[in-house]
Amino acid sequence: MYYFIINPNARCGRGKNVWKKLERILERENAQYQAYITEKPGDAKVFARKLTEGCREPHVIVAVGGDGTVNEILDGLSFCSPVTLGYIPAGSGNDLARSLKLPRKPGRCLKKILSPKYHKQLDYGVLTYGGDEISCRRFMVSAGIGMDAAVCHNILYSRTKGILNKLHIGKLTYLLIGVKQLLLAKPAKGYLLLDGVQKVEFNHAYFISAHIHPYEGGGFKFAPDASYDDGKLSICVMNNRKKRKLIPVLLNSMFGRQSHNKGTRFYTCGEAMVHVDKPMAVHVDGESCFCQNDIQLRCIKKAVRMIV
Ligand SMILES: Nc1ncnc2c1ncn2[C@@H]1O[C@H](COP(=O)(O)OP(=O)(O)OP(=O)(O)O)[C@@H](O)[C@H]1O
Repeated sequence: MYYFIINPNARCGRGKNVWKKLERILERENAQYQAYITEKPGDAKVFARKLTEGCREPHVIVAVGGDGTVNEILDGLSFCSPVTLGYIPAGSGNDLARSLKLPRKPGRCLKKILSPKYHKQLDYGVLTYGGDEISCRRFMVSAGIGMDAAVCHNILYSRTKGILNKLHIGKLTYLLIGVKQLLLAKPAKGYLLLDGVQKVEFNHAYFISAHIHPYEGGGFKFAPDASYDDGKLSICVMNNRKKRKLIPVLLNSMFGRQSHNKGTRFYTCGEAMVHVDKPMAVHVDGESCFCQNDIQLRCIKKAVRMIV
């Protein structure tokens, strides 16, 4: 039995069209499946929790949507039952699909899921934040604090995304909002504590991102060396006294080039603590975790079994 969790509103309604196509294939193939369609943010997490909590049966849960839908499903999973994930990308960013080199066509993704040849055990990350009330949120692709998260916050509530998605140039949303947030961005002072021992100070950080997969923001390769099964986070610190010097770095990342530019620092660790001197936006897989001064990040090794 396959359990599909579908965000019909992914990429401004593409999720719904993709699901219609998939349903036809599933009927044709006589596949046993149940479909859970989300109606609002948070539903995918609730469905994933209900499907896996207290259950010992093996489950195949297939996400149909964007990175945000995969994030919610991951966040809701109870790992007490053997769960295998499948993913059919239908979002605007699709950074997970890019990293796993999943087929672009939903039908081809579905065929892989219905006759799986390969599985991978993937790492996932956990972000912890909050003062009096501590919150934890899992992430599949990346988490970040600062300008990258401000872009995600802005995109979540942007009308431009809808218009550009309809014109099939949704990736431009990230670029346009990225430029706007770059103009607005103010750097922070702070420090990173890597694996509880190595302290790294910074004075002009625009953002700090922690990666399981190399891309975020719809194809920006901020962590070229990130590996999804090494049990480590790849940390990227975008630190520069002069804001204009971030432009070539961002362009390099956008075109997938390794950025050795001055001001970009990379670290690898199992866990990290980040402190900034003023509250900054925080995201996990593009989903908002509000504004924080302090966050903690850790990597859980090879805990997610995924059909690829
Ligand atoms: N039925 C729904 N209506 C509105 N929003 C939803 C619904 N279901 C889920 N969401 C929310 O939509 C947001 C984005 O979803 P998702 O990531 O799947 O699509 P996307 O943003 O188009 O893709 P990407 O993250 O790859 O850019 C998430 O915050 C999710 O909680």
